[in-house]
Amino acid sequence: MKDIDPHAITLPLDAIRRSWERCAASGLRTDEPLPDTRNQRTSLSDRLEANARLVTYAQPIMEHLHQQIARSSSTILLADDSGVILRSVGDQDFLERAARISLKPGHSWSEAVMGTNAIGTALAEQRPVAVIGAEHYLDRNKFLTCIATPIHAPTGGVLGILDVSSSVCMTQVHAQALLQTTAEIIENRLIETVVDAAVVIRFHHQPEALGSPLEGLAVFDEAGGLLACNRRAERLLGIADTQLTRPPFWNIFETRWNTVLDHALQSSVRPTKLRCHRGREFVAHVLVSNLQRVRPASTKEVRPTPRPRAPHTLDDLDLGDKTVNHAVRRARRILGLDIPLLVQGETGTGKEVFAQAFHHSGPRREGPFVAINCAAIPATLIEAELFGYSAGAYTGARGDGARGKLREANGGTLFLDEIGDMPLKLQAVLLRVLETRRVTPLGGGPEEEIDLSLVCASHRSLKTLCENGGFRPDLYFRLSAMSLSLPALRERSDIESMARRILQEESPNRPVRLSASTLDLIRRHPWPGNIRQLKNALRLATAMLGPDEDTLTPEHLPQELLEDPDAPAPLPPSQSLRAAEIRLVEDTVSRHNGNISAAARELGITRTTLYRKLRQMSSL
Ligand SMILES: Nc1ncnc2c1ncn2[C@@H]1O[C@H](COP(=O)(O)OP(=O)(O)OP(=O)(O)O)[C@@H](O)[C@H]1O
Repeated sequence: MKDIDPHAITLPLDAIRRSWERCAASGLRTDEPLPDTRNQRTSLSDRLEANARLVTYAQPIMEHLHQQIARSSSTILLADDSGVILRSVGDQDFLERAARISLKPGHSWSEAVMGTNAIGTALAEQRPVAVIGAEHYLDRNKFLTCIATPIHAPTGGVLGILDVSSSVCMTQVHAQALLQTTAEIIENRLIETVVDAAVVIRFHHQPEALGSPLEGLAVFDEAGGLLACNRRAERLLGIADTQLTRPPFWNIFETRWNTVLDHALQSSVRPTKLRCHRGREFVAHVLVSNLQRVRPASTKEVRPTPRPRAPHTLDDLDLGDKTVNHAVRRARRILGLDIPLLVQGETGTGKEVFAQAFHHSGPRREGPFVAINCAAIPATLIEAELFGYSAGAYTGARGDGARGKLREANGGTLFLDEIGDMPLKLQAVLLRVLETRRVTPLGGGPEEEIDLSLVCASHRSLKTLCENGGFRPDLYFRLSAMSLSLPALRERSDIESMARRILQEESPNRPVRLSASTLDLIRRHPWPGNIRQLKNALRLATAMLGPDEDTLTPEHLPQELLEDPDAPAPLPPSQSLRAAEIRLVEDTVSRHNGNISAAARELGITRTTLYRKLRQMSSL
């Protein structure tokens, strides 16, 4: 952003005038003293908890925005729906100056407290605003230039405010566009992760807009009911007020729901075409985010839901690597016994695939396989997800209650992914369930006996977490009776067989070969995203093959594999690898302009993992 003369900027002056009138009417003086700040820390922690999802998704994106603005006298602020600042990201010198006027977490910047200001006025007006210098109502704030924009909740209404404040002038048009895009990225993240989301559809009439902030985003439940969509989707589809009308998929699109599902289950990376009833045609990426939930919408079209094309039994996983072979043999010994299985390993090493294979190899294979990712669900919701709740058990609960994953998995296998992220309080409850094998839904209701096989996974060492107080030792001992560690892909001796297996699974009707130099590159790459990243790279490479080609050569591979062909192989998990990973993550996120979904897709890791990596990197 370049400094320019603020007088040259067109401002929503009517909004400023209305705001001053509101302040004057409420009796606020322009020389009002700073409000009393006692007790604000405790109320901040309550507010952070109440807005956990918003804060979790906004924080890394705010950091990225700050890097883009890259100036020494600004701060990015996130406020809740009453104007209380939840988070700030900025430069130390400006943060200190801002703190002197209470422009910091825990303090309210509603109009009633701070007079006309970007956060409070954006809330009052429910739209983006800029408040520059003397337009601030309070004298002490007149050195500030602030722009703010509302962040909308997936279900409608304003969830919070994103603000850029600076002590110097900003190019309004540029900064506002950047801020607006950032708010939309946060809104999209919140939409993608709404409770009950089973199918996520991104669409645009131009394929190149997919993965960019311009795309329409719509999220459906397993039966095709619309749960939420972004404002761009409403505009592209030409429908308004989707939050009120919630039209089902078939009222919006001509394309059949089951056709879309089938396509997604067969190839979630290949875009498909969608035609809406108004005649417009779109290119779409359809992602089935919760396989367990997806069922065909109409009984006429019923077909067995295709299973993910991962290996099905433990034997299928053994491709010749010694560590994997050892893990498979140990897991086989506890099939059908009342002993939980703990699978540890870096992201993308196949922990969930291992859990599925364990399930399909054991006596409960005809029962359900139910997965829950403890890192992807806000701490406050995990308990309800696991235990279910009776009707009206808590605010926001669905009217008819929910069975909860523990009871859904009865007779089958429950897979608790990222168990290290489970809140301590809930760990105690889980331990009790494991001991009594009984579940009571939140809000009361009859206690139910459960019979299931439990598999837990974590990319973090639970032992270290125990030592640091983040995990209960008694639960750890209970879960780790059978603990396995899956090797990183770079450490596996069967990487070649793995690549061939993936190619065969990805392209069953068209044999694809690997040239010697391609294999060499694959063996030498560090694969921070492990099997997931290899799979994505091979998918992309296969898509690059010409119609007459059947052999993957280096030129088909993604750029990142070609970048360091002389690196010694295999790389040790050392500082250099860490540095390479950080560089790769930063470059990819920045190449995608902060679009976390697109960056995660390219890196071959989940969004949750990418956020985790960004958080870790920001604390280095
Ligand atoms: N043995 C295998 N053969 C073929 N594909 C595999 C195998 N193991 C894993 N994959 C593929 O690699 C990807 C990542 O696997 P999975 O989700 O099981 O990893 P994870 O360790 O649970 O990852 P995260 O820690 O990020 O949750 C998936 O697309 C999966 O299908």
